Amino acid sequence: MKEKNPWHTPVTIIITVIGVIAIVALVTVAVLQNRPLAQKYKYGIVLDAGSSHTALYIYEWPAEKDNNTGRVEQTHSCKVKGPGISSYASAPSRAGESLRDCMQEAKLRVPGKRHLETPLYLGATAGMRLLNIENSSASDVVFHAVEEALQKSPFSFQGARILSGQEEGAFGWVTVNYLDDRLKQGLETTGALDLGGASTQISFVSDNFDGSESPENAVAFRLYGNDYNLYTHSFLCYGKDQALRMVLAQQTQSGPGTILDPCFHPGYNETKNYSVLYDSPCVSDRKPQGAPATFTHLGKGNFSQCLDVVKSIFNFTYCRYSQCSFNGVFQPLLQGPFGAFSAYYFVMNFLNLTDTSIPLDTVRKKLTSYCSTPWDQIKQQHPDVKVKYLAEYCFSGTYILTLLTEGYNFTSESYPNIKFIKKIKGSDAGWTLGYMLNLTNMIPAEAPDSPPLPHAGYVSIVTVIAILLFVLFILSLRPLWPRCSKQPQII
Ligand SMILES: Nc1ncnc2c1ncn2[C@@H]1O[C@H](COP(=O)(O)OP(=O)(O)O)[C@@H](O)[C@H]1O
Ligand SMILES: [Ca+2]
Repeated sequence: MKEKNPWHTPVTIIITVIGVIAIVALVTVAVLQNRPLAQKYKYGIVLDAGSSHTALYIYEWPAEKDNNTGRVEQTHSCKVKGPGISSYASAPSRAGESLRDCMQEAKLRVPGKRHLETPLYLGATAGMRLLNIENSSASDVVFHAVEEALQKSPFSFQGARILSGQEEGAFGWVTVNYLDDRLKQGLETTGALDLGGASTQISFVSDNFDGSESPENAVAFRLYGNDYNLYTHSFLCYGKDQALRMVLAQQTQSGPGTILDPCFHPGYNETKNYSVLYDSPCVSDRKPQGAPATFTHLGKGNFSQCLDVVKSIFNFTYCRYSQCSFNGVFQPLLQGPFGAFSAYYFVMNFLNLTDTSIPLDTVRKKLTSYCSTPWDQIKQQHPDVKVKYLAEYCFSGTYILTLLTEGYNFTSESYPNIKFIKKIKGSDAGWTLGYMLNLTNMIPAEAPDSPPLPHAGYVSIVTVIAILLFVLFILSLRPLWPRCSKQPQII
């Protein structure tokens, strides 16, 4: 008689099958439970009403992870046709109308079912700051017109306002460091340099700055459990368009009929209005008495003379602090890497000078040669570039170099710490993202709790433990195991 194999008893077979099913079920649950849900996104829209133009940015982030880190991304941007909203002071309703096309685009880009819950912000910068100084009721009327237009959109309009210079600088810094994932990881931060048309901002963290020497330049943040004492300053009138007005005003002090401008190409020849040139609080007090209605603006194309006249709009003579940048404004020692965006990027990119490993002497040589190139030749070489921009790149390059080296005190050693950037990981560098993150409370003050194990680690550990338990269980059935030693068989 054959001895019955104990493994083949119905009990052990059932136990084994149940064991295998249990392990499969356990692992399946572990995998499914922790599997990321199908992605659903939330959206936010910010309108950047700059001095020269308005742009709309749409941001999106996974719906389940609002205040998790580094997950907000720009999905779309739209450039509003026409000038900045501050230019519509005399026809305010057109300021509202100008936003229509971009708002229409936003309606198509944000899924319909998210429209009502999508916050919409409009922030205005130095153009509106200047209009507000010049004529505050005109700026109110412009705001009223854009608010009326935006309230009609299906989005959740959160208001239109002028950002302070500190906010503009600080939010630019937040954007750059958020996109670079530096805040969440508590890494050394990157300073932010923003050049607009009407103002320019510098923001950075410096070990020798705690805000005590100049509290108006200090912004304190607690982000992801780290404290930051940010130095920031916005120079009103030192955006490149207003700086150009100041440089021209410098050369038209006596109200001449013709000026020979070293910052414009030889052969450049345009008739300009005195009233238009001096129509800005940055220069209005300097309007020459008894000047003719117009002047002829001729180019001379001389970089070193251009440098001199550009330098003359900076005041380095007084400083009531331990150290200053210019115009008596406190600035601590420069520290760390810097990202320079907006017009810094546009200008340096056009001039092929975004590579900051190019020595400053070489940059000067290139500008010398570029500025002296005849205007006809420049136009011929760049038929696709807007003539207004094209005419000003020599001035703008010279201005940027002066602002960075003479103004902010970058040296040959520290200049390579600057990176000219337009976008970081697909999102534009600028104040808008930082502004939205702040207003939606999307950057927590404390570091968020994260699960102790990543998903894959969790699943592997559950699987290993399940298999171990099963093996232990099998071992516990040992008394039922068949004997190993061969027994004489009785026939
Ligand atoms: N392609 C370009 N080339 C040169 N300059 C540009 C280009 N695009 C934009 N700009 C300039 O960038 C600046 C943007 O400033 P803006 O944000 O409108 O003003 P602000 O920030 O002072 O309110 C303007 O001086 C504008 O002329
Ligand atoms: Ca700007």
